[in-house]
Amino acid sequence: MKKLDFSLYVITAENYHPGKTMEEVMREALYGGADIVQLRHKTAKESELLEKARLLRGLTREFGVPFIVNDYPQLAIEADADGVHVGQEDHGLREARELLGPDRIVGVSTHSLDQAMAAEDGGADYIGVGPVYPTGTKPGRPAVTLNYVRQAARHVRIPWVAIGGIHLGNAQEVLDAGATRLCAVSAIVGSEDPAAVCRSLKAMISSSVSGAGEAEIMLNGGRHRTGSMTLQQLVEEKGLTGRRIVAEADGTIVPREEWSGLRLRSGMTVELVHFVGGG
Ligand SMILES: Cc1ncc(COP(=O)(O)OP(=O)(O)O)c(N)n1
Ligand SMILES: Cc1ncsc1CCOP(=O)(O)O
Ligand SMILES: [Mg+2]
Repeated sequence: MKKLDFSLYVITAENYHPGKTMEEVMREALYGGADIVQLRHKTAKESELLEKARLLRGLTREFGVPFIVNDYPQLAIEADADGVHVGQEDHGLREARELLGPDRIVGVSTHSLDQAMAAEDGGADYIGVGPVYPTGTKPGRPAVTLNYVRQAARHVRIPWVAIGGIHLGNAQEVLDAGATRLCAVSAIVGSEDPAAVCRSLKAMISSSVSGAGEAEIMLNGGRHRTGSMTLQQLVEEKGLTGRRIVAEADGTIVPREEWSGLRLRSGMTVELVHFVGGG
């Protein structure tokens, strides 16, 4: 399975749910709409990890969602996972790709736009963008802030997911900064009701991201409901294809080659200025 169509990424963290098993909690998250799952356990022995990976492999198959193993490409293969997630360690992406081949998913953590571009060029299937906020799940890792989320929204062309310190109270501002996929760990697996948190996050994502329905944007100073998913589609919708146009999104001019990668979302301000005549 290499199809990557997800909006809510959930990662295991057993320390956040003492008294409940990993299977129980992840099953609840899947009921709530988690649409990709990662096994992350920084201290387990490989034999223990493999057992957990096999369990999650079975569970994610029941729900038809991709299953990713953190850090261990070889173990991902042994557990028949859909892919692996690697960090910024030297050669991590290249080695993972060599081991997993073209058909499995390789995800990469990034903390800056330069790293994102390198991961894209290196053949990553998706990237993590974060930690957006400081988080106890990854202590000591500086927050990249919403600035990097905004940059990712403008420039990253492969699927990317915002991660780090995201919960129901701040998810909307991450979406408003341009994220269309969220990953939350403690907010979901540490909650009394993981399914309910997942449902709420999914609802926030789908009402914010055009494509799940319609987006309401400000277009040339007026409210405009649109089914267009990207700036390119909006230009087409307005019958401006092939015209000399300057497009601006949220106050910044967007080069033409980025129009098809720029996702529209509710609340966005768009200006489409077209030049009339030959001058
Ligand atoms: C989806 C996703 N994004 C980022 C990470 C973090 O990976 P990494 O930087 O390698 O840190 P560890 O998780 O290995 O501690 C991730 N696991 N998943
Ligand atoms: C693994 C990882 N990588 C960047 S932030 C993070 C942890 C995210 O966890 P939480 O959602 O609990 O902040
Ligand atoms: Mg790692």
